[in-house]
Amino acid sequence: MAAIQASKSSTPLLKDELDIVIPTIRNLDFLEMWRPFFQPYHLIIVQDGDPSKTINVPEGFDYELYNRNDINKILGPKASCISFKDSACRCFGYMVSKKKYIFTIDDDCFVAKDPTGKEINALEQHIKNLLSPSSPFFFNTLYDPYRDGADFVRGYPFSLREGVPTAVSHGLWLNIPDYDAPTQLVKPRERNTRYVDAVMTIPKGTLFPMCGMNLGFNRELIGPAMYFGLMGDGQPIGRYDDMWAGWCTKVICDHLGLGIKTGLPYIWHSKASNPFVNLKKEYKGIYWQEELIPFFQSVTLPKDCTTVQKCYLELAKQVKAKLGKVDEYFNKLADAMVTWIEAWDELNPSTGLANGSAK
Ligand SMILES: O=c1ccn([C@@H]2O[C@H](COP(=O)(O)OP(=O)(O)O[C@H]3O[C@@H](CO)[C@H](O)[C@H]3O)[C@@H](O)[C@H]2O)c(=O)[nH]1
Ligand SMILES: [Mn+2]
Repeated sequence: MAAIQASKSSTPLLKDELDIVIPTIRNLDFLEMWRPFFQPYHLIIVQDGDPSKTINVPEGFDYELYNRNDINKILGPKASCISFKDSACRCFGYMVSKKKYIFTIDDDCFVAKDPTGKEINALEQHIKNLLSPSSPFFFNTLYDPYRDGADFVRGYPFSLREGVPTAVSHGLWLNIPDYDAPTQLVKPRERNTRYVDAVMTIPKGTLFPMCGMNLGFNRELIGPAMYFGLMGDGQPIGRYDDMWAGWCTKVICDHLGLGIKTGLPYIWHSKASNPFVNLKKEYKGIYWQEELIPFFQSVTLPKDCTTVQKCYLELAKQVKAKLGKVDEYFNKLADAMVTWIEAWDELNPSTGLANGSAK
């Protein structure tokens, strides 16, 4: 907990241990609003779309920027696993980062206010979530027991109160909620105005729809599982990038005994993307997921899968064996999952180490 105390000192928490990854096909004007919170941190900007377009980064930020030409140059043929014309490209930023933690945010997400009107430092809350344990094996009805002013409730086994390392912190959104196209079409004016002051661990054995808009994770614990799949240009599906990563990540976290939290912090999601465009991107996913979810619910990983990479390669094998019959796309995706791990290990040779033990 000492690390969390550091927030009272002048040095921002994890200043040199965290990268902020931003996918963009638009502009980075939103950074002005985040400047007080983001300026001390290093940014990794993944520029999608036309590489000849210049993306201006506001003055005063420390950053590296990669466009499609850079990705192709760095990965060579393995660049085929990085999506083009889809926010899924952001996972390239996870791969090239050298830091222990990642926070990723969309360029239409702004600083939200809590019910008292105070601006929310979403990054600081993600860091608190990541630096405190998770409790996936037994649900604490008073939510996050490690939070000031809360604890484990009566009946919570003491043998489980140490918790497990937190791999992922999943934040939420005020204003435009992350709805799928059909929901957006029937509820075009719905806005999320409900601020729920809670952080919860997602129980072991339960999947969840991970949104990439406001997401933090421990790259050393789970980074290689955060592949955002083959989406966008040339692919039959889009807007399932973060979902795919979340399902793979959750089954691997369950296997390795790692935790995933959801809830605070909120960001203000400013722009609703076009529901008709979104429907075209996601419609196959809407019926495929009725087969994908039972697949992920039934995944078991062998005990000798003791690193994220080994788990992920085993998962890729099972995707090919069991989902290839759903659509040829999943054979391609399974191959891309292997390419992703090969590329990850090429750029991060030292992280082939065990990430925790199978539970
Ligand atoms: O081709 C593209 C499109 C967008 N981006 C960048 O990605 C993020 C998200 O874009 P946008 O805000 O337009 O899309 P949303 O529908 O709100 O995104 C949510 O749905 C998921 C889609 O997969 C996504 O993970 C969620 O955040 C922005 O930064 C765009 O600039 C892109 O890089 N390439
Ligand atoms: Mn958006």
